[in-house]
Amino acid sequence: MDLDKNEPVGIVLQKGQNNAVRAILAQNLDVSMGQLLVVQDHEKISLGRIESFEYINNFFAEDSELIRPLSGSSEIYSLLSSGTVTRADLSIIRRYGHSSTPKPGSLIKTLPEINDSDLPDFYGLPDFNGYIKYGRLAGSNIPLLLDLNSITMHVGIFGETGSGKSYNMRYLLYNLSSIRIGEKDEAIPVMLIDANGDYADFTYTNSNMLTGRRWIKRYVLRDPVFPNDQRLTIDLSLFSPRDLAEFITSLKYGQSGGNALQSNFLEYILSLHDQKDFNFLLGTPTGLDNLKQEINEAASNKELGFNYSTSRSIQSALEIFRNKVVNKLALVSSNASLTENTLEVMWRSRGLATVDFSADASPGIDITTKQLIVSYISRITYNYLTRTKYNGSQRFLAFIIEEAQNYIPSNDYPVNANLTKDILVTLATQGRKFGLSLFLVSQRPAFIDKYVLSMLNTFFFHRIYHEDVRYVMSASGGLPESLSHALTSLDTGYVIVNGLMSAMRSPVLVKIPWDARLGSYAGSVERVERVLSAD
Ligand SMILES: Nc1ncnc2c1ncn2[C@@H]1O[C@H](COP(=O)(O)OP(=O)(O)OP(=O)(O)O)[C@@H](O)[C@H]1O
Repeated sequence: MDLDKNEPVGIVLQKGQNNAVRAILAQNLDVSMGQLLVVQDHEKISLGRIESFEYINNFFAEDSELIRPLSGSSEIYSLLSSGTVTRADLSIIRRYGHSSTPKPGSLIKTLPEINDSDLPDFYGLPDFNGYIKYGRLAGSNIPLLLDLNSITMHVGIFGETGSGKSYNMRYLLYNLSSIRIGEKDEAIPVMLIDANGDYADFTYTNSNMLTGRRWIKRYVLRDPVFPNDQRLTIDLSLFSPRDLAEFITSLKYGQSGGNALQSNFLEYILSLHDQKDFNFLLGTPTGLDNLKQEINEAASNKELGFNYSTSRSIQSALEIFRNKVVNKLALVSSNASLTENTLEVMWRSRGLATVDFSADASPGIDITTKQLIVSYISRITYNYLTRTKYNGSQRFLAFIIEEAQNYIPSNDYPVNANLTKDILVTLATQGRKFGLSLFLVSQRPAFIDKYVLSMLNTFFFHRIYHEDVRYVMSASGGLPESLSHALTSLDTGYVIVNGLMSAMRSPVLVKIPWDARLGSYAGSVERVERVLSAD
Protein backbone atom coordinates (compact mmCIF):
# COMPACT_ATOMS: atom_id res chain seq x y z
CA MET A 1 0.00 0.00 0.00
CA ASP A 2 1.60 3.27 -1.15
CA LEU A 3 0.01 5.84 1.12
CA ASP A 4 2.70 8.37 0.20
CA LYS A 5 2.24 8.26 -3.57
CA ASN A 6 0.52 11.66 -4.01
CA GLU A 7 2.47 14.90 -4.49
CA PRO A 8 3.16 16.93 -1.34
CA VAL A 9 0.57 19.60 -0.51
CA GLY A 10 2.22 20.88 2.65
CA ILE A 11 5.01 20.59 5.14
CA VAL A 12 5.22 20.17 8.90
CA LEU A 13 6.66 23.25 10.59
CA GLN A 14 6.47 22.37 14.21
CA LYS A 15 6.04 19.31 16.30
CA GLY A 16 3.64 19.98 19.16
CA GLN A 17 2.69 18.02 22.21
CA ASN A 18 0.30 15.08 22.39
CA ASN A 19 0.71 13.85 18.86
CA ALA A 20 0.02 17.25 17.38
CA VAL A 21 1.86 18.89 14.48
CA ARG A 22 1.48 22.30 12.87
CA ALA A 23 1.75 22.44 9.10
CA ILE A 24 1.57 24.86 6.21
CA LEU A 25 -0.67 23.68 3.37
CA ALA A 26 -0.78 24.79 -0.24
CA GLN A 27 -3.12 27.63 -1.00
CA ASN A 28 -5.13 25.71 -3.60
CA LEU A 29 -5.89 22.75 -1.33
CA ASP A 30 -9.50 22.67 -0.14
CA VAL A 31 -9.60 21.46 3.43
CA SER A 32 -12.26 20.85 6.03
CA MET A 33 -12.21 20.30 9.77
CA GLY A 34 -11.72 16.65 10.59
CA GLN A 35 -10.26 15.81 7.16
CA LEU A 36 -7.49 13.21 7.11
CA LEU A 37 -4.08 13.76 5.49
CA VAL A 38 -1.00 11.59 5.13
CA VAL A 39 2.11 12.78 6.99
CA GLN A 40 5.41 11.40 5.68
CA ASP A 41 8.53 11.63 7.81
CA HIS A 42 11.05 9.94 5.47
CA GLU A 43 10.00 6.27 5.62
CA LYS A 44 7.56 6.76 8.45
CA ILE A 45 3.96 7.23 7.43
CA SER A 46 1.26 8.56 9.74
CA LEU A 47 -2.33 9.70 9.37
CA GLY A 48 -3.20 13.18 10.62
CA ARG A 49 -6.62 14.73 11.22
CA ILE A 50 -7.08 18.48 10.73
CA GLU A 51 -8.09 19.89 14.11
CA SER A 52 -8.08 23.57 13.08
CA PHE A 53 -6.92 25.68 10.21
CA GLU A 54 -6.72 29.30 9.21
CA TYR A 55 -5.70 31.20 6.13
CA ILE A 56 -2.75 33.48 6.66
CA ASN A 57 -1.50 36.16 4.36
CA ASN A 58 1.76 38.11 4.29
CA PHE A 59 0.01 41.28 3.20
CA PHE A 60 -3.02 41.02 5.35
CA ALA A 61 -2.28 43.96 7.68
CA GLU A 62 -4.88 46.43 6.41
CA ASP A 63 -2.70 49.41 7.18
CA SER A 64 0.38 48.07 5.39
CA GLU A 65 2.07 50.41 2.89
CA LEU A 66 1.51 47.92 0.08
CA ILE A 67 -2.17 47.32 0.59
CA ARG A 68 -3.44 50.88 0.94
CA PRO A 69 -2.63 52.16 -2.57
CA LEU A 70 -3.94 48.91 -4.09
CA SER A 71 -7.21 48.60 -2.24
CA GLY A 72 -10.12 48.74 -4.65
CA SER A 73 -8.00 47.67 -7.61
CA SER A 74 -8.38 44.33 -9.39
CA GLU A 75 -4.73 43.44 -8.76
CA ILE A 76 -5.33 43.15 -5.06
CA TYR A 77 -7.02 39.74 -5.41
CA SER A 78 -4.16 38.04 -7.23
CA LEU A 79 -1.62 39.72 -5.01
CA LEU A 80 -3.37 38.64 -1.82
CA SER A 81 -4.11 35.13 -3.03
CA SER A 82 -0.52 34.58 -4.14
CA GLY A 83 0.60 35.31 -0.60
CA THR A 84 -2.01 33.10 1.11
CA VAL A 85 -1.28 29.78 2.74
CA THR A 86 -3.27 27.55 5.07
CA ARG A 87 -1.88 26.93 8.50
CA ALA A 88 -3.31 23.76 9.97
CA ASP A 89 -2.99 21.92 13.24
CA LEU A 90 -3.15 18.17 12.82
CA SER A 91 -3.37 15.42 15.37
CA ILE A 92 -1.77 12.12 14.52
CA ILE A 93 -4.43 9.42 14.77
CA ARG A 94 -2.64 6.44 13.21
CA ARG A 95 0.95 5.34 12.62
CA TYR A 96 2.07 2.66 10.22
CA GLY A 97 4.76 0.45 11.77
CA HIS A 98 6.40 3.08 13.96
CA SER A 99 5.65 5.02 17.11
CA SER A 100 7.14 8.48 16.59
CA THR A 101 5.47 11.81 15.93
CA PRO A 102 6.42 13.35 12.55
CA LYS A 103 9.24 15.88 12.79
CA PRO A 104 9.39 19.34 11.24
CA GLY A 105 10.08 19.04 7.54
CA SER A 106 7.79 16.02 7.13
CA LEU A 107 5.67 16.15 3.99
CA ILE A 108 1.89 16.40 3.99
CA LYS A 109 0.00 14.57 1.24
CA THR A 110 -3.64 13.96 0.44
CA LEU A 111 -5.00 10.44 0.85
CA PRO A 112 -4.35 8.47 -2.34
CA GLU A 113 -6.80 6.17 -4.12
CA ILE A 114 -6.30 2.74 -2.64
CA ASN A 115 -7.46 -0.67 -3.80
CA ASP A 116 -10.00 -2.59 -1.78
CA SER A 117 -7.36 -5.24 -1.20
CA ASP A 118 -5.25 -2.62 0.65
CA LEU A 119 -8.07 -1.53 2.95
CA PRO A 120 -7.21 -4.00 5.77
CA ASP A 121 -3.62 -2.65 5.77
CA PHE A 122 -4.87 0.92 5.79
CA TYR A 123 -6.94 0.20 8.91
CA GLY A 124 -4.36 -2.12 10.48
CA LEU A 125 -6.64 -5.16 10.23
CA PRO A 126 -5.59 -8.73 9.38
CA ASP A 127 -8.37 -9.05 6.78
CA PHE A 128 -11.84 -7.91 5.73
CA ASN A 129 -13.75 -10.56 7.64
CA GLY A 130 -16.66 -9.12 9.58
CA TYR A 131 -16.35 -5.62 8.08
CA ILE A 132 -18.55 -3.70 5.66
CA LYS A 133 -17.67 -0.61 3.63
CA TYR A 134 -19.40 2.63 4.57
CA GLY A 135 -19.20 6.06 2.85
CA ARG A 136 -15.91 7.77 2.07
CA LEU A 137 -13.46 9.43 4.45
CA ALA A 138 -13.96 13.18 3.85
CA GLY A 139 -11.68 14.50 1.12
CA SER A 140 -10.83 11.03 -0.21
CA ASN A 141 -12.20 7.98 -1.97
CA ILE A 142 -11.33 5.61 0.86
CA PRO A 143 -14.32 3.87 2.44
CA LEU A 144 -14.62 3.65 6.19
CA LEU A 145 -14.88 0.06 7.38
CA LEU A 146 -17.51 -0.83 9.97
CA ASP A 147 -17.01 -3.79 12.27
CA LEU A 148 -20.14 -5.97 12.32
CA ASN A 149 -18.89 -7.75 15.43
CA SER A 150 -19.39 -4.55 17.40
CA ILE A 151 -22.92 -3.99 16.14
CA THR A 152 -24.47 -5.52 19.26
CA MET A 153 -22.82 -2.79 21.31
CA HIS A 154 -25.69 -0.61 20.04
CA VAL A 155 -25.78 2.37 17.74
CA GLY A 156 -27.08 5.96 17.85
CA ILE A 157 -27.92 8.01 14.74
CA PHE A 158 -28.58 11.61 15.60
CA GLY A 159 -29.17 14.79 13.64
CA GLU A 160 -31.57 17.70 13.32
CA THR A 161 -34.44 17.55 10.87
CA GLY A 162 -33.23 17.44 7.26
CA SER A 163 -29.64 16.57 8.22
CA GLY A 164 -29.73 13.22 6.40
CA LYS A 165 -30.56 10.64 9.10
CA SER A 166 -33.16 8.73 7.09
CA TYR A 167 -30.99 8.62 4.00
CA ASN A 168 -28.08 7.40 6.16
CA MET A 169 -30.26 4.77 7.83
CA ARG A 170 -31.46 3.63 4.39
CA TYR A 171 -27.85 3.47 3.21
CA LEU A 172 -26.88 1.48 6.32
CA LEU A 173 -29.88 -0.82 5.93
CA TYR A 174 -28.88 -1.38 2.31
CA ASN A 175 -25.34 -2.23 3.40
CA LEU A 176 -26.60 -4.55 6.13
CA SER A 177 -28.74 -6.26 3.48
CA SER A 178 -25.96 -7.32 1.13
CA ILE A 179 -23.02 -8.54 3.17
CA ARG A 180 -20.78 -10.63 0.97
CA ILE A 181 -19.68 -13.79 2.80
CA GLY A 182 -17.91 -16.29 0.56
CA GLU A 183 -20.03 -16.64 -2.57
CA LYS A 184 -23.27 -15.51 -0.95
CA ASP A 185 -24.94 -12.25 0.00
CA GLU A 186 -26.07 -12.38 3.61
CA ALA A 187 -27.97 -9.87 5.75
CA ILE A 188 -28.43 -8.98 9.39
CA PRO A 189 -32.12 -9.56 10.22
CA VAL A 190 -33.73 -6.20 10.93
CA MET A 191 -36.88 -5.11 12.75
CA LEU A 192 -37.53 -1.46 12.00
CA ILE A 193 -39.94 1.04 13.54
CA ASP A 194 -40.51 3.32 10.55
CA ALA A 195 -41.88 6.63 11.85
CA ASN A 196 -42.76 8.18 8.48
CA GLY A 197 -42.87 5.47 5.84
CA ASP A 198 -39.30 6.25 4.73
CA TYR A 199 -38.50 2.55 4.21
CA ALA A 200 -41.76 1.50 2.55
CA ASP A 201 -40.20 1.22 -0.94
CA PHE A 202 -37.74 -1.40 0.39
CA THR A 203 -40.74 -3.62 1.02
CA TYR A 204 -42.07 -3.40 -2.54
CA THR A 205 -40.55 -1.46 -5.51
CA ASN A 206 -36.99 -1.53 -4.19
CA SER A 207 -37.04 -4.88 -2.38
CA ASN A 208 -34.71 -6.29 -5.08
CA MET A 209 -31.96 -3.95 -3.82
CA LEU A 210 -31.72 -5.96 -0.61
CA THR A 211 -29.99 -8.92 -2.20
CA GLY A 212 -29.18 -10.87 0.98
CA ARG A 213 -32.77 -10.97 2.22
CA ARG A 214 -35.22 -13.73 1.40
CA TRP A 215 -38.16 -12.41 3.43
CA ILE A 216 -39.42 -8.83 3.55
CA LYS A 217 -42.58 -7.62 5.21
CA ARG A 218 -44.21 -4.32 6.06
CA TYR A 219 -46.67 -4.34 8.96
CA VAL A 220 -49.51 -1.83 8.60
CA LEU A 221 -52.63 -0.91 10.54
CA ARG A 222 -55.07 -0.84 7.64
CA ASP A 223 -55.96 -3.24 4.85
CA PRO A 224 -52.81 -4.47 3.09
CA VAL A 225 -52.17 -2.99 -0.36
CA PHE A 226 -48.90 -4.48 -1.59
CA PRO A 227 -47.94 -8.18 -1.62
CA ASN A 228 -45.47 -7.78 1.28
CA ASP A 229 -47.91 -5.80 3.42
CA GLN A 230 -49.45 -7.51 6.41
CA ARG A 231 -51.91 -6.21 8.94
CA LEU A 232 -50.28 -5.99 12.36
CA THR A 233 -51.99 -7.77 15.21
CA ILE A 234 -50.49 -8.26 18.66
CA ASP A 235 -51.05 -10.60 21.57
CA LEU A 236 -52.07 -8.80 24.76
CA SER A 237 -51.33 -11.80 26.97
CA LEU A 238 -47.69 -10.63 27.01
CA PHE A 239 -48.66 -7.64 29.12
CA SER A 240 -49.30 -7.47 32.83
CA PRO A 241 -52.64 -6.22 34.22
CA ARG A 242 -50.79 -3.08 35.36
CA ASP A 243 -49.42 -2.36 31.84
CA LEU A 244 -52.80 -2.77 30.19
CA ALA A 245 -54.67 -0.79 32.84
CA GLU A 246 -52.23 2.10 32.43
CA PHE A 247 -52.41 1.87 28.65
CA ILE A 248 -56.21 1.93 28.54
CA THR A 249 -56.58 4.81 30.97
CA SER A 250 -53.85 6.87 29.31
CA LEU A 251 -55.54 6.34 25.91
CA LYS A 252 -58.32 8.40 27.39
CA TYR A 253 -56.17 11.02 29.08
CA GLY A 254 -53.48 11.24 26.43
CA GLN A 255 -49.83 11.87 27.21
CA SER A 256 -50.72 13.88 30.32
CA GLY A 257 -50.86 10.45 31.97
CA GLY A 258 -53.60 8.16 33.20
CA ASN A 259 -55.63 8.37 36.34
CA ALA A 260 -54.19 6.35 39.22
CA LEU A 261 -57.57 5.43 40.76
CA GLN A 262 -58.93 4.16 37.47
CA SER A 263 -55.71 2.28 36.64
CA ASN A 264 -55.78 0.58 40.03
CA PHE A 265 -59.42 -0.43 39.62
CA LEU A 266 -58.90 -1.81 36.12
CA GLU A 267 -55.69 -3.55 37.16
CA TYR A 268 -57.60 -5.23 39.98
CA ILE A 269 -60.31 -6.49 37.60
CA LEU A 270 -57.80 -7.70 35.01
CA SER A 271 -55.71 -9.48 37.62
CA LEU A 272 -58.73 -11.66 38.48
CA HIS A 273 -58.21 -13.24 35.06
CA ASP A 274 -55.58 -15.44 33.53
CA GLN A 275 -53.20 -13.41 31.31
CA LYS A 276 -53.88 -15.71 28.38
CA ASP A 277 -57.53 -14.56 28.41
CA PHE A 278 -56.62 -10.90 27.83
CA ASN A 279 -57.07 -11.12 24.06
CA PHE A 280 -60.61 -12.42 24.50
CA LEU A 281 -61.45 -10.01 27.31
CA LEU A 282 -60.09 -6.89 25.62
CA GLY A 283 -60.18 -7.85 21.95
CA THR A 284 -63.76 -9.11 21.48
CA PRO A 285 -67.17 -7.46 22.00
CA THR A 286 -68.29 -10.23 24.37
CA GLY A 287 -65.07 -10.01 26.38
CA LEU A 288 -65.35 -6.25 26.73
CA ASP A 289 -69.01 -6.51 27.77
CA ASN A 290 -68.08 -9.12 30.40
CA LEU A 291 -65.36 -6.85 31.68
CA LYS A 292 -67.72 -3.91 31.99
CA GLN A 293 -70.15 -6.02 33.94
CA GLU A 294 -67.41 -7.14 36.33
CA ILE A 295 -66.42 -3.52 36.84
CA ASN A 296 -70.02 -2.62 37.72
CA GLU A 297 -70.28 -5.49 40.16
CA ALA A 298 -66.97 -4.58 41.78
CA ALA A 299 -68.12 -0.97 42.17
CA SER A 300 -71.20 -2.13 44.08
CA ASN A 301 -69.05 -4.11 46.50
CA LYS A 302 -68.25 -1.51 49.16
CA GLU A 303 -65.49 -3.63 50.68
CA LEU A 304 -63.35 -3.17 47.60
CA GLY A 305 -63.34 0.61 47.99
CA PHE A 306 -63.97 1.49 44.32
CA ASN A 307 -66.88 3.79 43.59
CA TYR A 308 -69.37 4.22 40.73
CA SER A 309 -67.79 7.36 39.40
CA THR A 310 -64.43 5.59 38.93
CA SER A 311 -66.31 2.69 37.38
CA ARG A 312 -68.05 5.02 34.89
CA SER A 313 -64.73 6.59 33.92
CA ILE A 314 -63.22 3.17 33.30
CA GLN A 315 -66.22 2.19 31.19
CA SER A 316 -65.63 5.26 29.03
CA ALA A 317 -61.88 4.51 28.80
CA LEU A 318 -62.77 0.97 27.69
CA GLU A 319 -65.13 2.42 25.05
CA ILE A 320 -62.30 4.56 23.68
CA PHE A 321 -60.06 1.49 23.68
CA ARG A 322 -62.77 -0.52 21.89
CA ASN A 323 -63.28 2.16 19.20
CA LYS A 324 -59.65 2.97 18.57
CA VAL A 325 -57.65 -0.15 19.19
CA VAL A 326 -60.14 -2.99 18.67
CA ASN A 327 -62.52 -1.68 15.98
CA LYS A 328 -60.49 0.85 14.01
CA LEU A 329 -56.96 -0.56 14.19
CA ALA A 330 -58.05 -4.21 14.76
CA LEU A 331 -54.80 -4.60 16.67
CA VAL A 332 -55.67 -7.34 19.17
CA SER A 333 -55.60 -11.04 18.33
CA SER A 334 -54.76 -14.25 20.15
CA ASN A 335 -53.40 -15.35 16.78
CA ALA A 336 -51.06 -12.38 16.35
CA SER A 337 -49.45 -11.69 12.97
CA LEU A 338 -46.08 -10.82 14.54
CA THR A 339 -44.79 -13.34 17.06
CA GLU A 340 -41.62 -15.12 18.17
CA ASN A 341 -42.22 -17.52 15.26
CA THR A 342 -42.08 -14.59 12.86
CA LEU A 343 -38.70 -13.66 14.34
CA GLU A 344 -37.46 -17.18 13.73
CA VAL A 345 -38.62 -16.98 10.08
CA MET A 346 -36.88 -13.60 9.86
CA TRP A 347 -33.70 -15.07 11.27
CA ARG A 348 -33.70 -18.04 8.88
CA SER A 349 -34.33 -15.89 5.82
CA ARG A 350 -32.24 -12.91 6.98
CA GLY A 351 -35.44 -10.92 6.81
CA LEU A 352 -36.56 -7.33 7.15
CA ALA A 353 -39.76 -6.41 8.97
CA THR A 354 -40.81 -2.79 9.06
CA VAL A 355 -43.66 -1.45 11.17
CA ASP A 356 -44.92 1.53 9.23
CA PHE A 357 -46.39 4.24 11.48
CA SER A 358 -46.87 6.78 8.66
CA ALA A 359 -50.31 8.36 8.25
CA ASP A 360 -50.74 6.34 5.05
CA ALA A 361 -50.01 2.93 6.59
CA SER A 362 -51.38 3.47 10.10
CA PRO A 363 -54.04 6.18 9.84
CA GLY A 364 -55.12 7.68 13.15
CA ILE A 365 -52.58 5.92 15.34
CA ASP A 366 -51.62 7.86 18.47
CA ILE A 367 -48.36 7.87 20.35
CA THR A 368 -49.67 5.72 23.24
CA THR A 369 -50.69 2.95 20.83
CA LYS A 370 -47.33 3.20 19.05
CA GLN A 371 -45.73 2.65 22.46
CA LEU A 372 -47.90 -0.41 23.07
CA ILE A 373 -46.70 -1.85 19.75
CA VAL A 374 -43.02 -1.03 20.35
CA SER A 375 -43.31 -2.50 23.83
CA TYR A 376 -44.88 -5.67 22.40
CA ILE A 377 -42.15 -6.05 19.78
CA SER A 378 -39.45 -5.45 22.39
CA ARG A 379 -40.97 -8.20 24.55
CA ILE A 380 -41.19 -10.83 21.83
CA THR A 381 -37.68 -9.89 20.71
CA TYR A 382 -36.28 -10.28 24.21
CA ASN A 383 -38.15 -13.56 24.79
CA TYR A 384 -37.08 -14.95 21.43
CA LEU A 385 -33.39 -14.03 21.73
CA THR A 386 -33.03 -15.25 25.32
CA ARG A 387 -34.84 -18.51 24.59
CA THR A 388 -32.74 -19.29 21.51
CA LYS A 389 -29.53 -18.36 23.32
CA TYR A 390 -30.32 -20.62 26.29
CA ASN A 391 -31.17 -23.39 23.85
CA GLY A 392 -27.67 -23.06 22.49
CA SER A 393 -28.41 -21.26 19.20
CA GLN A 394 -26.99 -17.78 18.77
CA ARG A 395 -29.14 -15.35 16.79
CA PHE A 396 -28.55 -11.77 15.69
CA LEU A 397 -31.18 -9.13 15.21
CA ALA A 398 -30.98 -5.37 14.73
CA PHE A 399 -33.89 -3.43 16.21
CA ILE A 400 -34.03 0.04 14.67
CA ILE A 401 -36.22 2.60 16.39
CA GLU A 402 -36.87 5.95 14.72
CA GLU A 403 -38.02 8.87 16.87
CA ALA A 404 -36.50 7.01 19.80
CA GLN A 405 -37.28 9.89 22.19
CA ASN A 406 -40.95 8.82 22.08
CA TYR A 407 -40.15 5.39 23.51
CA ILE A 408 -37.22 6.02 25.78
CA PRO A 409 -37.47 9.66 26.79
CA SER A 410 -35.31 11.53 29.26
CA ASN A 411 -37.01 12.98 32.33
CA ASP A 412 -37.33 16.41 30.74
CA TYR A 413 -39.11 15.20 27.60
CA PRO A 414 -42.90 15.51 28.01
CA VAL A 415 -43.80 11.97 27.01
CA ASN A 416 -44.96 9.28 29.37
CA ALA A 417 -43.34 6.01 28.27
CA ASN A 418 -44.05 3.60 31.12
CA LEU A 419 -44.91 0.88 28.63
CA THR A 420 -41.68 0.98 26.68
CA LYS A 421 -38.99 2.34 28.95
CA ASP A 422 -38.27 -0.64 31.18
CA ILE A 423 -38.21 -3.21 28.40
CA LEU A 424 -36.00 -1.01 26.22
CA VAL A 425 -33.59 -0.48 29.13
CA THR A 426 -33.49 -4.27 29.51
CA LEU A 427 -32.83 -4.70 25.80
CA ALA A 428 -30.06 -2.09 25.93
CA THR A 429 -28.35 -3.55 28.99
CA GLN A 430 -28.75 -7.26 28.32
CA GLY A 431 -29.56 -7.53 24.64
CA ARG A 432 -25.97 -7.63 23.47
CA LYS A 433 -25.42 -10.96 25.24
CA PHE A 434 -28.27 -12.41 23.21
CA GLY A 435 -27.30 -10.92 19.86
CA LEU A 436 -29.48 -7.81 19.85
CA SER A 437 -28.30 -4.60 18.29
CA LEU A 438 -30.34 -1.55 19.18
CA PHE A 439 -30.25 1.35 16.70
CA LEU A 440 -31.75 4.52 18.14
CA VAL A 441 -32.49 7.26 15.60
CA SER A 442 -33.49 10.70 16.82
CA GLN A 443 -33.51 14.40 16.03
CA ARG A 444 -33.01 15.21 19.70
CA PRO A 445 -30.49 13.06 21.60
CA ALA A 446 -30.91 15.42 24.57
CA PHE A 447 -34.41 13.98 24.98
CA ILE A 448 -33.32 10.34 25.12
CA ASP A 449 -32.89 8.68 28.49
CA LYS A 450 -29.31 9.36 29.64
CA TYR A 451 -28.73 5.85 30.92
CA VAL A 452 -29.69 4.27 27.60
CA LEU A 453 -27.67 6.88 25.72
CA SER A 454 -24.67 5.78 27.75
CA MET A 455 -25.23 2.18 26.59
CA LEU A 456 -24.69 3.11 22.93
CA ASN A 457 -21.18 2.52 21.70
CA THR A 458 -21.21 3.60 18.07
CA PHE A 459 -22.46 6.99 16.91
CA PHE A 460 -23.34 8.57 13.61
CA PHE A 461 -23.64 12.30 14.20
CA HIS A 462 -25.24 14.43 11.53
CA ARG A 463 -25.67 18.17 11.92
CA ILE A 464 -27.22 18.64 15.36
CA TYR A 465 -28.94 21.45 17.24
CA HIS A 466 -26.80 23.60 19.56
CA GLU A 467 -28.82 22.38 22.53
CA ASP A 468 -27.76 18.81 21.82
CA VAL A 469 -24.00 19.35 21.63
CA ARG A 470 -23.51 18.85 25.37
CA TYR A 471 -25.40 15.53 25.36
CA VAL A 472 -23.65 14.30 22.28
CA MET A 473 -20.25 15.13 23.75
CA SER A 474 -20.91 13.34 27.02
CA ALA A 475 -22.64 10.33 25.45
CA SER A 476 -19.89 9.72 22.92
CA GLY A 477 -17.06 10.10 25.42
CA GLY A 478 -16.00 13.35 23.77
CA LEU A 479 -15.06 14.39 20.26
CA PRO A 480 -11.94 16.32 19.30
CA GLU A 481 -12.49 20.07 19.24
CA SER A 482 -12.38 20.20 15.45
CA LEU A 483 -15.29 17.81 15.08
CA SER A 484 -17.30 19.11 18.02
CA HIS A 485 -17.17 22.60 16.46
CA ALA A 486 -18.31 21.17 13.15
CA LEU A 487 -21.31 19.37 14.71
CA THR A 488 -23.79 22.21 14.32
CA SER A 489 -22.81 23.13 10.78
CA LEU A 490 -22.19 19.82 8.99
CA ASP A 491 -23.50 19.75 5.43
CA THR A 492 -26.24 17.24 4.68
CA GLY A 493 -24.56 14.03 3.60
CA TYR A 494 -21.66 14.38 6.04
CA VAL A 495 -21.55 12.42 9.25
CA ILE A 496 -19.09 12.06 12.10
CA VAL A 497 -18.61 8.39 12.92
CA ASN A 498 -17.27 7.49 16.31
CA GLY A 499 -17.11 4.36 18.42
CA LEU A 500 -16.54 0.66 18.39
CA MET A 501 -17.82 -0.16 14.91
CA SER A 502 -15.47 2.28 13.22
CA ALA A 503 -12.25 0.63 12.04
CA MET A 504 -10.60 4.06 12.29
CA ARG A 505 -10.79 3.78 16.10
CA SER A 506 -10.87 7.56 16.26
CA PRO A 507 -13.73 9.95 15.38
CA VAL A 508 -13.79 10.61 11.68
CA LEU A 509 -15.73 12.71 9.18
CA VAL A 510 -17.37 10.66 6.44
CA LYS A 511 -19.26 11.60 3.30
CA ILE A 512 -22.21 9.39 2.49
CA PRO A 513 -22.43 8.85 -1.27
CA TRP A 514 -25.63 9.80 -3.05
CA ASP A 515 -27.49 7.04 -4.86
CA ALA A 516 -30.72 8.08 -6.59
CA ARG A 517 -32.43 4.77 -5.82
CA LEU A 518 -31.69 5.17 -2.12
CA GLY A 519 -32.69 8.82 -2.34
CA SER A 520 -36.28 8.35 -3.45
CA TYR A 521 -38.38 7.80 -0.34
CA ALA A 522 -41.34 9.42 1.34
CA GLY A 523 -39.36 11.83 3.54
CA SER A 524 -36.88 12.99 0.93
CA VAL A 525 -37.54 16.50 -0.32
CA GLU A 526 -37.45 17.06 -4.09
CA ARG A 527 -36.03 20.31 -5.41
CA VAL A 528 -38.80 22.85 -6.01
CA GLU A 529 -37.67 23.81 -9.53
CA ARG A 530 -37.55 20.12 -10.57
CA VAL A 531 -41.08 19.47 -9.34
CA LEU A 532 -42.48 22.68 -10.87
CA SER A 533 -40.94 21.99 -14.26
CA ALA A 534 -42.17 18.37 -14.37
CA ASP A 535 -45.48 17.61 -16.13
N1 LIG B 1 -25.74 11.87 1.46
C1 LIG B 1 -26.58 12.74 0.90
N2 LIG B 1 -26.26 13.37 -0.24
C2 LIG B 1 -27.11 14.23 -0.84
N3 LIG B 1 -28.34 14.53 -0.34
C3 LIG B 1 -28.73 13.96 0.78
C4 LIG B 1 -27.87 13.04 1.47
N4 LIG B 1 -28.52 12.61 2.57
C5 LIG B 1 -29.73 13.22 2.55
N5 LIG B 1 -29.86 14.03 1.50
C6 LIG B 1 -31.05 14.84 1.17
O1 LIG B 1 -31.34 15.69 2.27
C7 LIG B 1 -32.74 15.70 2.57
C8 LIG B 1 -32.96 15.37 4.03
O2 LIG B 1 -32.48 14.05 4.29
P1 LIG B 1 -33.22 13.07 5.29
O3 LIG B 1 -34.62 12.83 4.88
O4 LIG B 1 -32.37 11.85 5.40
O5 LIG B 1 -33.18 13.93 6.63
P2 LIG B 1 -33.64 13.53 8.10
O6 LIG B 1 -32.51 13.91 8.99
O7 LIG B 1 -34.08 12.12 8.14
O8 LIG B 1 -34.85 14.49 8.32
P3 LIG B 1 -36.14 14.26 9.29
O9 LIG B 1 -35.62 14.15 10.68
O10 LIG B 1 -36.95 15.50 9.05
O11 LIG B 1 -36.81 13.00 8.80
C9 LIG B 1 -33.39 14.69 1.64
O12 LIG B 1 -34.11 15.39 0.65
C10 LIG B 1 -32.26 13.92 1.03
O13 LIG B 1 -32.56 13.63 -0.32
